[in-house]
Amino acid sequence: MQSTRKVTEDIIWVGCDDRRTALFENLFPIPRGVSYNSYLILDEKVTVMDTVDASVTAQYLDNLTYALAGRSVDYLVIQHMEPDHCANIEELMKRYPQMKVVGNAKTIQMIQQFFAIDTDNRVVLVKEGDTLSTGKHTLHFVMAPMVHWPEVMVSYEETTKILFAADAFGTFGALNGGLFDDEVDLDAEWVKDARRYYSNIVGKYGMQVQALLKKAAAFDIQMICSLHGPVWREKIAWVVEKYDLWSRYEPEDRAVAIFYGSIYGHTEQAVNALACALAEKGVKRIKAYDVSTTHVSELIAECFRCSHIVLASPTYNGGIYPPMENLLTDMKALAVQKRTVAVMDNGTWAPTAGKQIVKCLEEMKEMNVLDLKLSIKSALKQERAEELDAFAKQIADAL
Ligand SMILES: Cc1cc2nc3c(=O)[nH]c(=O)nc-3n(C[C@H](O)[C@H](O)[C@H](O)COP(=O)(O)O)c2cc1C
Repeated sequence: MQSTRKVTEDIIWVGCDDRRTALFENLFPIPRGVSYNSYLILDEKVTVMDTVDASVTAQYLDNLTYALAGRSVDYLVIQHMEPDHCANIEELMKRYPQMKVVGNAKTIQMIQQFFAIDTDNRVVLVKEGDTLSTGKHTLHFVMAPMVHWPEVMVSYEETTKILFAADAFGTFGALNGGLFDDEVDLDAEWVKDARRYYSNIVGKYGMQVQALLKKAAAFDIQMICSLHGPVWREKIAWVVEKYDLWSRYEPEDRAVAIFYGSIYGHTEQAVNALACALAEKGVKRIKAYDVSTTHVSELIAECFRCSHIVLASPTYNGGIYPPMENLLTDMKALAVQKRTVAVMDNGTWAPTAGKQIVKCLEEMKEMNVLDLKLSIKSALKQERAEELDAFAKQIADAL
């Protein structure tokens, strides 16, 4: 049985929801699932925009067959060669022998790497600025290298003013029937996942996202069809503004996020005291996260949201507590920058984690590390209340 939605009269969403995969990229928890979006353009020539993940092939083929209503496929446009979108290229090439694959030189090279299929005479090679007319519709191809992978391109359809955006503007989360942004509960469910998707999947490539945003600004865009998550039509300005902020590494909120590690609970106690002192100084909506129990992808998303970060870690075998070290590695890898950071450490005989955290922060761009550090010997004592207060004051003052 098919589960398809109409995007326009002759463009049909033939994508699939996946609620079985626990970890996207075998890495990121997706408790709300994920959608793999593929779109069918019915015209004189019939075009499929990308395919879906292998885990949902059976549903996909049902959807496509139904939406085609007996017609065949002329073009398969491949915007992104990551297997969660390209897994069904071979199947479609076999089913529709006259179908041509539309992609750039890198796309075709990757097809040959991933599959054992003969692409001779089955390829329409495109480059920046090329167009493909399918009858009423014309696709303009815009290269978007490293807006996740090097071969990525996006396609602007001029009649419907739809931007087919590859992974850009994608989010985690299954659609559950609600294809459009105005059919889902954006604030309650999608904003967090959109941020977590962006920061962890595309976060490293801010410069390339900026380049794509500049190119996209040349088009009158009425709808954005991403490869994951809802189709944007009501909230285009909202999502473009978020992408602009995130890709410039500017925080969304002037807010404090405290990331702490704690083996026995003493660092956590100090963090709780710090949170109270900050609140007493008027800081609102403080968030504290245990790095051992919060997935690092959520911590990264909070790094992208918040202007101010506190890192508090026990010393562990002369180093930083491993989950905190893991967070710092990810922060660097995903190019977290332009944040104000306060550092607290703990140790029973030689607390050195703080110094090592500062060293890691110095390897990131434009991190403003606050002067006052708080170093705890085993447990924070009452007699150091003033010191804690001064530590909190510098954060509140910097906010
Ligand atoms: C495996 C292990 C290694 C540790 N290594 C160090 C160390 O190198 N230097 C140090 O001062 N304390 C070290 N500690 C002690 C803790 O950092 C210290 O007890 C700290 O107060 C724990 O804070 P917590 O109560 O928040 O977990 C180590 C503890 C463990 C369990």
